[in-house]
Amino acid sequence: MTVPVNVTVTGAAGQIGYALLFRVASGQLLGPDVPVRLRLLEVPQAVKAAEGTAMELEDCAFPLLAGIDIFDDPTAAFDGVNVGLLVGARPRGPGMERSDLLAANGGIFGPQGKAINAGAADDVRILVVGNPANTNALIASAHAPDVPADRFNAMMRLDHNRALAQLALKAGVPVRDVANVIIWGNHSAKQYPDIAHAVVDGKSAVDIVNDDAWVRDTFVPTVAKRGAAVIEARGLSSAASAANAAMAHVNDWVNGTPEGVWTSVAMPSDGSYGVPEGLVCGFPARAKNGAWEIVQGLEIDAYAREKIDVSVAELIEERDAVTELGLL
Ligand SMILES: NC(=O)C1=CN([C@@H]2O[C@H](COP(=O)(O)OP(=O)(O)OC[C@H]3O[C@@H](n4cnc5c(N)ncnc54)[C@H](O)[C@@H]3O)[C@@H](O)[C@H]2O)C=CC1
Ligand SMILES: O=C([O-])CC(=O)C(=O)O
Repeated sequence: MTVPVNVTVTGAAGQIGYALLFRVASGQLLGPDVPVRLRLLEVPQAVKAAEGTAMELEDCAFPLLAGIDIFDDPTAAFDGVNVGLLVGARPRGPGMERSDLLAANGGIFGPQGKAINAGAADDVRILVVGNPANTNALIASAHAPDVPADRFNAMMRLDHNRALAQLALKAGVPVRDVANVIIWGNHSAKQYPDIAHAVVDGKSAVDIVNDDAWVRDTFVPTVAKRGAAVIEARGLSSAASAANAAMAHVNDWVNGTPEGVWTSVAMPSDGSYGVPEGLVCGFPARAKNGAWEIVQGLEIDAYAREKIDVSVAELIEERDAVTELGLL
């Protein structure tokens, strides 16, 4: 029997946790032959609720689920972690921007970074979902100096999927015929959803859509503000779609992206596309042999440059703000 992969999920009793854990336990995160051991982290007052979820997980009798442990201490929860899904954090409510959560949530990710540094397996991969995700990933990575920074990602995949869906609707094709959108920058309203290199049915999406005004005035704001629109409609932030995106992100990271296709990943910049080194920024990326590579050499026109720079400036502001708060 293959050794189970340790998957640590924080915020296990939350709404994303509930949408995520059953899929992880069923084998959809890593593959149908890979047993998983779940290590759930919650705050003490939510441990009982996490225990309830664990009972339900047991009741599913998933053949790949090798065990479930529940913790309220990050050091124990991250001991031996191979894959960490850092979901646990406060969500925003109506009228808030994700950056309003910096002070409330930033403090969670330093101690978790330290715990990852202390106990993670050599192949650890961490995906930060809790908002503001990019800067939280920066904080966690800064507290884990022994773990390569590129093992810390933040999630842009939900924005990426939203962009694919909106483009497919506009083009009147199934989503499977659309590929290679890009979400640049921050997971915030200032992200830049870019279709300049996207394809619809193998042809240029820009040519198929043939409507710059729609792209700039409808597509970009619809994708960038979709999280707020869901909160407005549901009274709660996106949960199942966020869990779905986290599953896809990690599955691609570990098993590779399909040939000819890229996705959007927030990872520490290596200076590509003029993004200052170290900022956890959304880029187009392909995964091969368990590691992401930023897609290089894409042409960036003046409009895109401006939009990317605005989003990067916000990432710099957030980095400065958490530095000021003593969190970095
Ligand atoms: N990156 C993305 O695309 C998305 C990010 N999010 C973010 O994900 C986060 C979680 O969202 P929901 O599950 O809807 O929230 P929720 O409030 O339903 O659940 C959050 C859970 O985290 C737990 N938690 C809080 N502090 C913790 C800590 N220090 N350690 C472990 N657990 C802790 C809470 O007890 C709670 O059970 C929010 O910050 C939300 O904004 C949500 C959707 C998409
Ligand atoms: O908008 C929010 O606060 C939750 C989130 O990150 C998203 O749905 O993209």
